[in-house]
Amino acid sequence: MKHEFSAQVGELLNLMIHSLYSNKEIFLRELISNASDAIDKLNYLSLSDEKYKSICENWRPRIDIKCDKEAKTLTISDNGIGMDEADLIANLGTIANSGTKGFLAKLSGDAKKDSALIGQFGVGFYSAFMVASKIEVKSRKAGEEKAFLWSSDAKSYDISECQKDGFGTDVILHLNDDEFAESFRIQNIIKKYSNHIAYPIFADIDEWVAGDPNASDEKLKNGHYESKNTQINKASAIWQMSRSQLKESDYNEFYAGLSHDSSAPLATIHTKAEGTLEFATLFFIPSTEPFDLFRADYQSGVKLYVKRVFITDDAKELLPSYLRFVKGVMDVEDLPLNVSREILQENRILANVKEQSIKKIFAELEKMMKNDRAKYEKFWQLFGKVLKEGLYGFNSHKEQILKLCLFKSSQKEGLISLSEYKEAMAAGQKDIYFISGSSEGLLRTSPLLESYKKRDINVLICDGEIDNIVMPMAGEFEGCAIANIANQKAELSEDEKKEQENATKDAGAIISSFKESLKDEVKDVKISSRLTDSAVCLVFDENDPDYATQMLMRQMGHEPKDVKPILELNWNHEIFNKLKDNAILAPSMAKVLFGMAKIAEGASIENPSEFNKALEKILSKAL
Ligand SMILES: Nc1ncnc2c1ncn2[C@@H]1O[C@H](COP(=O)(O)OP(=O)(O)OP(=O)(O)O)[C@@H](O)[C@H]1O
Repeated sequence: MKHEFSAQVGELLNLMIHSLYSNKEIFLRELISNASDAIDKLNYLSLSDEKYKSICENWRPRIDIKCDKEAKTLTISDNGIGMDEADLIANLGTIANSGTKGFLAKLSGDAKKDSALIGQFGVGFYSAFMVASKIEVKSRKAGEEKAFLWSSDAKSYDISECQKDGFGTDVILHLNDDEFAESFRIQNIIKKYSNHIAYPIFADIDEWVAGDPNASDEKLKNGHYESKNTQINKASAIWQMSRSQLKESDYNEFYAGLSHDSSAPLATIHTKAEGTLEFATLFFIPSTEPFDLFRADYQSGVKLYVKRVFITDDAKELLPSYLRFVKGVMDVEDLPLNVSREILQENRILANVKEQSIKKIFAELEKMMKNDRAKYEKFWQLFGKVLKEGLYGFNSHKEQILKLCLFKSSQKEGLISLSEYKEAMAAGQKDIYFISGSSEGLLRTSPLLESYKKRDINVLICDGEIDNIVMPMAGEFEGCAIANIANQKAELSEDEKKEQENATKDAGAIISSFKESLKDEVKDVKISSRLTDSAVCLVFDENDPDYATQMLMRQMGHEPKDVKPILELNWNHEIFNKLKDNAILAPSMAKVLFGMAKIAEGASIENPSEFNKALEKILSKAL
């Protein structure tokens, strides 16, 4: 029966066929990876489900590749789980692959750029249309009698019943040119991309048989090529091998197969633990941002194996969500094969492996920070925002995460860590100070920074969206409180206190007038000792959210209740010197200065016409 592809598949196929793409060979990696996944699925069922135990008696999982030069075909066969008619429609008629969805989302319309993306994403089964004009998929689902043939010329597809011995899938590619019907070429591609697929991959390889001078047959005498069915790949679970057996290229090839990301990872973390808790983990930190990093339905990057049997690639609880950029494999010895969701969440062994994995990843990142700062800063640009999510709420790894955080700061160029901040702290400084908001420019010119500049104290500039949420929760780092300068009470010397008391007395009438004029808008009006250049600034009570946090709360649908700022006045400023003799202007000046302070914070003026009237009054007086 004839079927139409979903619109997305049509779009993708069009691109596959018409874009000139130089790295076409990755189609084989994708098809072999699908074959391996299909065997993984059956392997798991054969060990955990009675029904499949008998079906899989004497089953030897394998993948076979056949090149036929004459017919110009390449066939990839597996004896995995197979597909029935409904599976074929669902899996090969629409887009199942999450990576492919991400790929489509990133398409720019520029053929050159878009075809480079194919290499980055992989894009699964459909990539075979880069090399084939027609594809046939013969499949029989394990445990079923009927087999089906799916066939397509990339425009639409047909499904019909067919004959097939044994369960599994044959993918038959009718090639555009001879290149991929060459067994030698295919052998090289398999070695390059699929050496560490855990199941054996067999292909007919032409082997040279040396001549035998005593043979009577001319061919045997001179030597000749003989086709031999040979296992091409290592078929070893790479994570179970020892590090000394592996080269960087082995790891990188395995990573490319696992993640569909062709660029080398930033870091590879391979651990084999023996003793009371036996497990092997192999983690990678990518050098590109996964497309779904900030989507709630992101794909877990870690596959769980039990005793080398694949269990799931859909367990987000294997690592904390703030490490969701990590890709890799976790293989645990002492777990039952039929691990349920509950076991995943509550099992002590798994919790232990998780804990050790987190420590290993942190240790690797710390090492990178110390030994290769440029690389670490690249990591930070890519994944710093995600890692910082770990500062939210209660988290026993907060201190460790804080150690790995980098910040902009008011005094230093580039990024600094909290340890570097602490080392350079001014004499007598006890706390670590930060200011947060949405614009770096506004933060750097904030009046709140003035007194810190005067005292030569560095302040962390936190302009990331997430900073407004997590920085107030950061708590402390190695004994130093991490304090928001917008909530900070100024620390005053005895002389400064005296000066402030005097100024407060002197300013009594103006302060009352300001309070009256702004009675609905501010919590208090005070004399400030933190300002040098600006006339006024806004601060918040210690427990009140600042402007940036209020804005964020609104975005998340929570209206902050009864939060009003405190207006602080720089009594030494020229404006106040003049205002003393012009007290009649004080109510208007209060409105104007309060509005200006809000603008400096990146907040908006709620009543612009009132602000403008007050400004007009002052301007006309000034002329
Ligand atoms: N050889 C096969 N045997 C059984 N099912 C297969 C086979 N090849 C493909 N499929 C099915 O078709 C689906 C789509 O394959 P595709 O390569 O497009 O994406 P994917 O493999 O799901 O994605 P990813 O590569 O990100 O895991 C697979 O999820 C699988 O269910």
